[in-house]
Amino acid sequence: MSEVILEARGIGMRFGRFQALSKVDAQFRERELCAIIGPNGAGKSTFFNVLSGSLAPTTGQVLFRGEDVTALPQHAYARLGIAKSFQITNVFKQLSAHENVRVAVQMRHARFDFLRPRSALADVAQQAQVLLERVGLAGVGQRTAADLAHGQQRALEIAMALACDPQLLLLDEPTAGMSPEETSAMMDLIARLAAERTVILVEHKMKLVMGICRRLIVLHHGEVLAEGSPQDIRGNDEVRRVYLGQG
Ligand SMILES: Nc1ncnc2c1ncn2[C@@H]1O[C@H](COP(=O)(O)OP(=O)(O)OP(=O)(O)O)[C@@H](O)[C@H]1O
Repeated sequence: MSEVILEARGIGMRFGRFQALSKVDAQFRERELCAIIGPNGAGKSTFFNVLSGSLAPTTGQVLFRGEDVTALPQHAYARLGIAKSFQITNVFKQLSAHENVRVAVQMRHARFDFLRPRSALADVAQQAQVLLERVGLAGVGQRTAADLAHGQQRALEIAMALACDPQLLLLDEPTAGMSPEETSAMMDLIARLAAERTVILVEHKMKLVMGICRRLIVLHHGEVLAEGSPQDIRGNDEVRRVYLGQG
């Protein structure tokens, strides 16, 4: 079995009197595609924010390759090789798709720029083009991000996240607001990306992730209700009850 890359130990999160997460334990392995699912209000986004270092948990720890990284500053997360994409699209709307990715590539190289020759600029443009190709946007690189379809904007955001060649990619509801065609293209992309790195995905729609994930973690009322293969989860009565209860 591959090595554990990220681990959550005894995560608890309290907002005032409300306990959003309680004693959540989870392990994620190298080159694994794992989905965190659960009904509305289960605590998925809260857990995502804790895993991605955006939120300091009230209790517990997040370990990256065995090292405590709980709520480290965001730049430290990026340096470790962790990238993330939130539900809200986060691109520079007035720049072209290619320029957006170029900025992300440049930021990766920024610290070494004073050592780099002018030819490095062409290199950056080339790398940006390769990343656009990876996410299926090679043909629309010159279009302004604002003019791209919603699904394309999300794909662009992923291309930007890939600029730092992350070992771990965290995605919060990557298909939110997408058409069925966009959703299926995004799911294919995610499956391809997971062949080379660990991908942790938060998703509300259980059916969507059943086809591409080998393992799912089901949260309910801030606790792990079930964990296992799609088959295990499908056959789990409690999971069925929780989802059916949602109507
Ligand atoms: N900053 C906050 N302050 C107070 N309560 C919060 C805060 N963030 C989340 N909550 C509460 O914690 C619970 C879990 O929210 P969370 O957004 O993590 O759930 P979710 O599973 O992602 O839901 P959804 O599928 O609707 O996005 C909810 O009841 C929510 O109201």
